[in-house]
Amino acid sequence: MSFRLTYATMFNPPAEMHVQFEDALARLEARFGQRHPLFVNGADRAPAHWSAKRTPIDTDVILGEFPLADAGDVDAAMQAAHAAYPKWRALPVAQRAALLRKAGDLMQQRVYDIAAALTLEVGKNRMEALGEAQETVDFFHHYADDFERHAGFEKPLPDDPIEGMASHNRSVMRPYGAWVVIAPFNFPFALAGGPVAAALVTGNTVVFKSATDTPWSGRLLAEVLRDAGFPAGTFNYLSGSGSEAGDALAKHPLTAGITFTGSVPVGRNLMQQMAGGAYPRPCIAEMGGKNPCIVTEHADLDRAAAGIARSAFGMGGQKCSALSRLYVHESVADALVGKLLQQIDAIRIGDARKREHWLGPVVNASAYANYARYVLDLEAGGARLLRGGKQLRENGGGKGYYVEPVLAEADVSHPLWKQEMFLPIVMLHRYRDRDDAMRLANDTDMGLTAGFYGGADEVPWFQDHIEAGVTYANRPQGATTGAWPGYQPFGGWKGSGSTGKAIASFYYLQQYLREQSRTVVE
Ligand SMILES: NC(=O)c1ccc[n+]([C@@H]2O[C@H](COP(=O)([O-])OP(=O)(O)OC[C@H]3O[C@@H](n4cnc5c(N)ncnc54)[C@H](O)[C@@H]3O)[C@@H](O)[C@H]2O)c1
Ligand SMILES: N[C@@H](CCC=O)C(=O)O
Repeated sequence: MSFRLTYATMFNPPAEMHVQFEDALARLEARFGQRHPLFVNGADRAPAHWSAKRTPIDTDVILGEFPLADAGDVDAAMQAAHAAYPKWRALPVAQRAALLRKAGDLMQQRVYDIAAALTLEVGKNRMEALGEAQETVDFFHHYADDFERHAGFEKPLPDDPIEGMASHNRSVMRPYGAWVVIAPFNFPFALAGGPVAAALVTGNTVVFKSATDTPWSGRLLAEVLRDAGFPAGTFNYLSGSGSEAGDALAKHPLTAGITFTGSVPVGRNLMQQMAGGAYPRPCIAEMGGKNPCIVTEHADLDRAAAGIARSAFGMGGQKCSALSRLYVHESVADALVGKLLQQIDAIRIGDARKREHWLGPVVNASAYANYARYVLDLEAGGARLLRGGKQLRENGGGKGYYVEPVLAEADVSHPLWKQEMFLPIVMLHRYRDRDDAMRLANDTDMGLTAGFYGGADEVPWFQDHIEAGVTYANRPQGATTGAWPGYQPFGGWKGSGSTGKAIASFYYLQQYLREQSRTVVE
């Protein structure tokens, strides 16, 4: 079987991938310092303000200058998307799907350059970066196929039972208009590309805003769509702050709907804004996680240790799916901790451009400062740090934001059990009673992903009781991370998601459409 890159297969890539990635890094490094404008109404647009973006790998290195869009740029992009909407929605489904596939193919050709940009701007290792770029290619193809397979979700309905008259009925799903996509820093290409593809194939036009830490991949997405031949105005790219550009997008009168991916407070605020105004507008909000894993006395501890380390510390814990709460049966806790410490000690931390480094930096100065604060909070709350706790920049560990992975045993009353830290920190509790472990695992306002290691006969208990949208049992590739379009639909329960429908699921695309019932009497 030939190699297919997913988050579940990325641990053993063919050598060729490394060569290609390193060539792409060299190509991007040759472009350091360039300006990368906005893309509005089919053309580049210079903003009033630019910002120099440094890499978290080495903060002496400036990647380039990127726009800080303001309310004027937001208005230009919204007007362009609104103007392009009638023609775009009128295109036959097959034409829109064909353009999506063309964009997916172009992205596939550029997958190494996109991945290199992701490594440079986020600080993720090469396989995480390649995975994200490939995942986005798959989103474009997946949504094109899905929309076509369902024939745009049109459904003929029975004629009304009226004698002497033919009254024909039909249900038709129609787009909303100019759709806004707001992406987070941690998967800036996939969580932009996925919703953009969904909005476009269903006939909406798009204004997309990247996070200020990750503008380069957003610009590369715009270049893919431009080169694929999307008509002017159907896709517009902005980069700018949440408080200015993001807020202006949410308040703009032409905003017909939003897909937001990011933190709980920002997402909830956006949902409220979208529910207010002249009338409620749809808001798909994919938000944070505080993801648990339960390990019972029947678990395969080698599998568990591998999956836990990958999900707690991969990408520095900066995944919504990252594992942050670990509940282990007391009879196997010492053995599991021993294996976990071995996993942690084997992690190589450093310059994410280098093949040997599995763990790169955290994304910025504020995440770096949060790490120090959480370590102090853990210690102040009586937690026992079994490993980690040091910031490495201060300790001769390079000019990036490098930190050690933390495994901390803490009393269940510690406040950090309830707070998303978004850092490589996992907290551990030893339990005696399985149902007690489940109660603790569910004792959170979030419900994104959850993991389990135990006997096969215990798996249904876990699946039936856990309050999470994405579950994994006995998976060494990742206890709570690593969903892939077409394999694992990805969406959160409770405070982790606003819709109960997962990304790339059977129910996803309908959310970008509103139903029109059509009755015609002959
Ligand atoms: N559920 C998921 O699928 C998923 C996936 C990835 C990340 N996340 C979550 O995202 C968070 C990390 O990403 P982040 O730090 O970039 O999140 P964030 O909430 O700080 O920012 C996300 C996006 O919202 C924008 N924004 C900020 N304030 C805004 C406002 N007032 N109005 C409009 N837009 C605004 C930001 O500029 C950014 O583009 C974590 O909580 C993580 O769990 C969730
Ligand atoms: N889809 C990714 C997480 C994305 C959120 O940050 C995973 O499943 O690990």
